[in-house]
Amino acid sequence: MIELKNVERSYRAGGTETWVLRRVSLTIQPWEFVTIMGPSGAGKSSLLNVLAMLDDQWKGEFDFDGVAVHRLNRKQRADLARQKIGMVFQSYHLLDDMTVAENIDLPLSYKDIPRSERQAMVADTLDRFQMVAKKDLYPHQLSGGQQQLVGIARAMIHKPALLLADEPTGNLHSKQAQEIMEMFRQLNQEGTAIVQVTHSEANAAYGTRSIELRDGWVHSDTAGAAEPPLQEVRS
Ligand SMILES: Nc1ncnc2c1ncn2[C@@H]1O[C@H](COP(=O)(O)OP(=O)(O)OP(=O)(O)O)[C@@H](O)[C@H]1O
Repeated sequence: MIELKNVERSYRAGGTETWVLRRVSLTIQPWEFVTIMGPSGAGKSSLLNVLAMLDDQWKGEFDFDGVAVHRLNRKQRADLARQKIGMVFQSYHLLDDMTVAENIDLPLSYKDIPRSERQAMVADTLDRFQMVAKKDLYPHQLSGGQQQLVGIARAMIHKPALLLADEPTGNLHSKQAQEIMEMFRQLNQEGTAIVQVTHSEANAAYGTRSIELRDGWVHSDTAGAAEPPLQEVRS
C-alpha cells in the first residue's frame, strides 16, 4: 500500500543544511498498525508529514496504492490525500470558523455522499465521541482535550484507507486515551492502515509493528519479527 524508497528531507537555515530524514525505505501493508517511536527531533513528525502528502520538499520515491506520489503535482496530491487519508495532528488543526459538526463533516464533503447520509454519519460520530451537546460550538469554545477529540473524529469519520496520528491522545486522560485506541484498533480491523507517532508505551501496545527513528534514520523495525523462524517453516 505504501512504499517509501530512499526518502530524504532536510531543512536549510542560515546557510547550513540539517537532515531530518535519511534514506528512509519502508513498506506498509493495508492491514498494519504501525507505531513510530524515537527521541524528540528524530524526524517522526517529518515522516508523518511526508506520508500525509502535506510536505513536498523531500527527495526519493513514495508509492501509495500504486500511485507515484513523487510525480504528482500539488493539487493531485491534495486530492489523493483527501480521498484516502485521515490525519490527527498534534495541534488539532481544526478550522476556527466552522462549528464542531462542520469540522467533523469536512472529509465527507470531499466525497460523493448523499446529504442525508452525511448528516446521519455526523450525528453518529458526534454520539460516539459524546460531543452532541457541543456540536454547534466553535473550536475556541472547547478545551484542548475536546478539540483533540474533534480532530480524531474528523480523521476517522470517512474510514480512510490510511489513518495518520501524531501523539493523538496527548491531551486526553488515560481512560479517554484507551477508548480512542480501542476505536483505532477497530478501524484497523475494518481495513484502515494506521501509522501513529507516540511516546506512550500504552498506545504503542496497540500497534502491530514498531519503527524507531534516530537522527532521521530507521534505527529498528519489528516488521517480519512475527514471522516463524526458518526451521519451523521447514518442519
Ligand atoms: N520547519 C522547520 N524548519 C527547520 N527545521 C525543522 C522544521 N521542522 C522540523 N525541523 C527540524 O527537524 C527535526 C525533526 O523534527 P520532527 O518534528 O520531525 O521531530 P520529532 O521526532 O517529531 O520530534 P518530537 O518528538 O519532539 O515531536 C528537528 O531537529 C526539527 O528542529
